[in-house]
Amino acid sequence: MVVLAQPKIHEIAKDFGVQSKELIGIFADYGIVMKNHSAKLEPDDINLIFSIYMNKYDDKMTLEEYFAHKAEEKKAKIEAEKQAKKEEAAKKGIEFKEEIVLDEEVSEESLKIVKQDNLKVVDTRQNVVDLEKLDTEKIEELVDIEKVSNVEKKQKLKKGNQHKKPEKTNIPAAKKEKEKKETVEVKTVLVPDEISVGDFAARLEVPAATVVKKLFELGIMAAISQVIDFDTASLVGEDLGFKIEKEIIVTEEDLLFNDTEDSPESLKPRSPVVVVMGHVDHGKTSLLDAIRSTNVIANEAGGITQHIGAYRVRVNDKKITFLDTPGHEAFTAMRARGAQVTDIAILVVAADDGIMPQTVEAINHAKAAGVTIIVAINKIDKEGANPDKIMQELTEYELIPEAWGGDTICVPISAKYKQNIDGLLEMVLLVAEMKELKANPDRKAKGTVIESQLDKGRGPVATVLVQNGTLRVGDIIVAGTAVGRVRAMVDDRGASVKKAGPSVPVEVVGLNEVPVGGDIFYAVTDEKKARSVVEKRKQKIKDENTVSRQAVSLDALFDQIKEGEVKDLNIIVKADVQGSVEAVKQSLEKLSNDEVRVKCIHGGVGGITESDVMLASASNAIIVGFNVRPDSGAAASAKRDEVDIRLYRVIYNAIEEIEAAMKGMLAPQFRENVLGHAEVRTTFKVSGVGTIAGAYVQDGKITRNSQTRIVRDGIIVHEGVLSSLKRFKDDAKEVAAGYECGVGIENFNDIKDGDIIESFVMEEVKR
Ligand SMILES: Nc1nc2c(ncn2[C@@H]2O[C@H](COP(=O)(O)OP(=O)(O)OP(=O)(O)O)[C@@H](O)[C@H]2O)c(=O)[nH]1
Repeated sequence: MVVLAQPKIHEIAKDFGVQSKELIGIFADYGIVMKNHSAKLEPDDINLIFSIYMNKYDDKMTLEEYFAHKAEEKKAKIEAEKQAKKEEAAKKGIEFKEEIVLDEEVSEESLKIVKQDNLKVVDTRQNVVDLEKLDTEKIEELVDIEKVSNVEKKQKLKKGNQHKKPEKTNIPAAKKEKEKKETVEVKTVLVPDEISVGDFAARLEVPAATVVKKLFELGIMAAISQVIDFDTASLVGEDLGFKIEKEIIVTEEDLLFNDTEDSPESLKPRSPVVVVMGHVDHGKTSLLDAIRSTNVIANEAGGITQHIGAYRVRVNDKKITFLDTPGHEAFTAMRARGAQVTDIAILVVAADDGIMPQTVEAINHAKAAGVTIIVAINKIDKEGANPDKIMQELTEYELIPEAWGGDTICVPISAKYKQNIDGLLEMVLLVAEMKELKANPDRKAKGTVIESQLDKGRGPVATVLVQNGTLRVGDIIVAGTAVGRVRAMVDDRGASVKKAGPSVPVEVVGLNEVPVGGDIFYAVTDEKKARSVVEKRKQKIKDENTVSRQAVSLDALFDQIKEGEVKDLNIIVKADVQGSVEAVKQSLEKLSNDEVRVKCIHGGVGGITESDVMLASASNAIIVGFNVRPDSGAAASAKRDEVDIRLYRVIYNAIEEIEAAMKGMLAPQFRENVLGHAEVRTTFKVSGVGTIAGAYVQDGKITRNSQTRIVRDGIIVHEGVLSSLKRFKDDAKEVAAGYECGVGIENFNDIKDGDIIESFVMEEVKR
């Protein structure tokens, strides 16, 4: 056995045929810091790497066993090939002999002659000779031998080796491949564009381990649940002796919507689509107004900007499209519906304030969507404005300013006094240029619904952003479950237009119902089919309302891991203090294994808000809360969107529970059932009893014997039981919504106006 006495990273990397950088990256993912490629590895580190690169069938092997096993495998493969050739030769009634085949015209007949003459033969399979290294004369001789007629050949050979036979030669690979295909019946397997390793193995009817190993040999580390693309699958499949063909499933929607890729020649540059985000009062609306008012082109039709949900401005003869709804909520709501609308996010940060909770949210929302962030450091006119401080703070969120060697563009501006707005816009154009944004204007339009409403006079009205193609009056469009012919279009200046190309927002009239913001729209040619598709969509929605959606939930997590549905477990962490947010983030991310990567996409201090739920819904994330509660809006939308919110008081419990879920061992558990909430309207001290709260029951009921927690601004300040519950002077067992009550809380006198009293019981969860 080879003893690996503290090997270095680069040594192990070499053994696995990967780069040291890759291993360092893996360790970093697990929170292990490896300084450089010569860092020494502990046995546990090696085990970690080993278990990542091996699939679960093999994880009981040691490193030495694995390499020995690989060598065996290679040997066996060569043997099997040799055996197959032998059998093949036997079938044809010839001896297992040399294969000096440099021309396709060599017939079986000629081989037979060779056999009759009982020539000395050379097995060429074991040693491959580089043809280029053989001298050309020799090759020509060889070719001659094979090309001459059988009789001639016989004679020549009988003459006694006028042409000295070469020791070895190789068979051209393609020829070998062809022969193999001709003789062995190749099974054809259909594979879609993307398939998980496990599913692929099932289709090939081979153990998943075989596929994982083959991938490994090709330098691709993939676990069973990981998805590989068609090209990779066909490479692996063909290596394993299968014929891989693309599986194409054509739905009615596929037939109706033209989603074919554009050829590079058909693509023309398009203007960028930009959203403005940032903390409350940092100046988002002021910035949008400043941009709009300074860049309206006087002679353009209308002149006055209409509010249609988006507008375009011209800068240096180029245009920029701005979404008119500031804030990340609208942006994420759209993303939750599958729409990828924006290219660039301008993050507004007030220079006199700094990075605030919503700034962090905006950063994370933009990052989750893969959108480039440009920072507008606003309010630089104000006394106390400190752009350097902002830039410093940005670095904590992996936004390193360009001035400091990073790649985040930061532009100081004053939205109020319209200072440096042009500078900001130029930066937007610069980023857009680097992104090489393109679309094909010469096809039927596709895009996204930005806003919509029911207009008394005009009926359903939708502002759409054309993202590809050109939308024309008269086109039939499908948007979500709405369908119709475009009767009229109005641009952001209020002018009636006949057509709208890529990145152009227009208001459209003619749909039969109001679509939803974020719906994708297509212009189509076949109205009948369009109506039929819409009917089917409506039916599907009806059906889905009866069968619940497959969202990521902790209870179902293990099944989803097994099915390969979950590769990244996205988590949003909310806690009462920043320290807990960090601690939880780190501990949870450490739970990542080779099947699931735990990724905290957002973390923040404070109660769980609707915006958190929206991000969770858009990113298939679970929300983990520590000593915090969801506000009522968040609770309702989490229920509607089936977002799993997990609330804990102890970090350890969260880690334990998520780890157990990942392993499929979630123990039967008690889950709390919230009975109701009451808001504290007043408090008074009663001597000998303590502080009593006068509260109003907002929803559900408050019961005397249930457990209680006190929530202040979304944060739990106390958990315990009631010492008293009264309606006027009388003790009450419970008080229902709409009534007032007097509440005393055991061992807690710090109750304050505005606190929320939450009444709950623990119930066993049936699995
Ligand atoms: N001094 C100064 N004040 C500004 C500047 N930009 C915005 N303000 C002021 O800051 C306040 C908030 O600006 P808004 O544009 O409403 O901020 P917002 O981010 O859109 O706020 P919400 O819509 O509430 O999220 C207003 O009183 C603005 O006049 C600036 O550059 N300098």
